[in-house]
Amino acid sequence: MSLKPLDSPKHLDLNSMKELPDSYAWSTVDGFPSSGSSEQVPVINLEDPNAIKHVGHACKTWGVFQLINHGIPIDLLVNMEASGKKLFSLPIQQKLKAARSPDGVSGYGVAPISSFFPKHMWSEGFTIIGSPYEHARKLWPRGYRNFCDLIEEYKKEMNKLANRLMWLILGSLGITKGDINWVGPSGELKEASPALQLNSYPACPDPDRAMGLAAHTDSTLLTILHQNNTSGLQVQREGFGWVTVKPIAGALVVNVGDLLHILSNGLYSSVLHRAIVNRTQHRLSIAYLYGPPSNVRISPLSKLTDNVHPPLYRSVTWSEYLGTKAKHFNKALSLVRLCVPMNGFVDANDHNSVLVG
Ligand SMILES: O=C(O)CCC(=O)C(=O)O
Ligand SMILES: [Fe+2]
Repeated sequence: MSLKPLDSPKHLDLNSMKELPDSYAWSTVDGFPSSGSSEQVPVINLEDPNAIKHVGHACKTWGVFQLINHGIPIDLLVNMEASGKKLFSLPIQQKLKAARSPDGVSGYGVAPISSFFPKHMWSEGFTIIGSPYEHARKLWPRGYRNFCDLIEEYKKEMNKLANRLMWLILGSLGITKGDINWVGPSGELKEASPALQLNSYPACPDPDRAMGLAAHTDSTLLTILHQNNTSGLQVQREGFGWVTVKPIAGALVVNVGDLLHILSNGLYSSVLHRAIVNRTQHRLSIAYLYGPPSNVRISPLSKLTDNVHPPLYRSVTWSEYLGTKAKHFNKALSLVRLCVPMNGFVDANDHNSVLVG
């Protein structure tokens, strides 16, 4: 069931607001006001010979890690950040020309999960699936080409990294190429049309009562996120509460999504995360959402199941899962679950305290 906002998003220009409107004031934000726990999300060096071990441990215990020496050119990250800034600093009327259509997913708009909450989020987003051309030319009728080229370059580099990370993660579970049926001719994992999500969180006059992006897990295999140097991303760690992912220059944040949770039969948990806002600084993040080809059925890998560890989830395609998520949000993972394991393991994604997953 979804909760419709009391009033539909009005596309207010958040950048110019001096006070927090009531429709943006969250009265019961779990853990607010708070600076987050002092725990640190693991930082992994991709060039470390023991990276596979560290990645496996981080996926098991946290479901998220920061990655350094990842091979993505720093210039590319800098240029993407600059382009994102340029996009969100356009006048609101210009951005609305590239608005997401009511039944579409690409384009400018509020966070798609907004409809599940009675209050608005202090953020705006731009979603790119496939080519950004159609929306970019509405934003910049004459200057869209550079943006489109940059996006293509970014997607290409991110795809290479996501593929490398997937094999590292699968390797840490003892999975090899023969165990996966969506492997291309040169050993690469085939992927569906990737999605890029640009998020902008303007400085907020009342940050302790506002929410940038409400708690959710990603419906991906994994997500690779670039954040600018303003903190705001928080992840939930069992026993520690909300932990801030402190920006490290040039590092990327990698998080386990629901499909990897299913594939690993729950060994690696998708991490619950959210974005908070602050009084003085604008924050920007760019999420690369990586998933399998849309027709591939994802289910617990047979190597990871036996009589004692039965498959916990039924098979789903990415598009089926997105459909379930769009209807049921935080309950989606439970809805594809087959059985409750005998050891009493509780699905890490049954977050009763949150409305979205
Ligand atoms: O802005 C962030 O750090 C989080 C963004 C995010 O979770 C998402 O786009 O799915
Ligand atoms: Fe996310």
